[in-house]
Amino acid sequence: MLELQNVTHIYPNGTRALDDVTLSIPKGMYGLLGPNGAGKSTLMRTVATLQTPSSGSITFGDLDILQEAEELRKRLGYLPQDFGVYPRVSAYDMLDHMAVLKGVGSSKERKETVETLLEQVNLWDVRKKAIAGFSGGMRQRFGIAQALIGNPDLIIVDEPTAGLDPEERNRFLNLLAEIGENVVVILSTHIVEDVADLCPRMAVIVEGSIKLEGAPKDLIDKSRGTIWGKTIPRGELEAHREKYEVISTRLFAGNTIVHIMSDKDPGDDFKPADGGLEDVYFSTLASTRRSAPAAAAA
Ligand SMILES: Nc1ncnc2c1ncn2[C@@H]1O[C@H](COP(=O)(O)OP(=O)(O)OP(=O)(O)O)[C@@H](O)[C@H]1O
Repeated sequence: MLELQNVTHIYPNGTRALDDVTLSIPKGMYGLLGPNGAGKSTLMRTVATLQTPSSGSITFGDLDILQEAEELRKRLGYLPQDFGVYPRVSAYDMLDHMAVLKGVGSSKERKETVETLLEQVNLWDVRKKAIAGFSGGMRQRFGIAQALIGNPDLIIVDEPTAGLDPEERNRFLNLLAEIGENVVVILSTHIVEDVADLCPRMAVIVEGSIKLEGAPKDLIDKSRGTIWGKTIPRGELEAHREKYEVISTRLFAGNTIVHIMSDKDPGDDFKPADGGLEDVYFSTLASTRRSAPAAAAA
């Protein structure tokens, strides 16, 4: 179990990127969902011990990771948002090199590790090709392979599916789900479906603080009766925005489907919407804007 207690991070320029974050993250896939700039990468880098928070504590099991960063790193697999390692070196050689760096000393053990990982992420057939020539999805799968060297029991992947086509995204997420059964995997993303499809638990982070936490299914159940939808001609959207708390809009066959937030039946031809986790997420973002309009606009 990974536990964050009152973690705050303020960058030297005064940006409060994390604001009193308290979270318990159990084994399995955990989704950290939030818009750009919400603080996801700051949180991921902090847990990965690449930066120290301004205040707060973080433990992984019995390990105080802020005091024992080296110990944590031995147990950590990390795929950063900007994994910029795309050299003209083959996937095999690069992975072998990274295994050396991670302390897999004996060449026999390394061979086993590298070969198993290449099979696992489905890059065996292209193991002799340069990573520089890989597609986005292949690079991300390579990124996961390097993160898995040394059997980590805490795996952090920061926005891994951005830019992948649907097939590659699917393949990547399935791979993560297989890995995620026995270890803690934190998946940071701004893509709602990544979380909805895969994560038994999740949190929504906005402006550095946790706005929502729980099992996606429970969060969806809780939101029932508060989200309403209808299809309107495009030209009526502005009038609806003025009258209702519109949380999302989508064009459909020349019309617009609007979803609004309302604690009671708004009438006006609205029907209860069943937009799943996306509605939960958008209504959380809308509530944040409503409670702090100045900060959200900044
Ligand atoms: N080194 C830094 N110095 C100052 N401010 C920073 C620094 N890194 C991030 N920030 C700011 O901290 C806030 C959180 O950024 P962070 O990158 O953690 O968010 P994010 O949710 O990962 O967003 P994205 O998806 O765009 O990467 C943003 O306002 C960002 O501009």
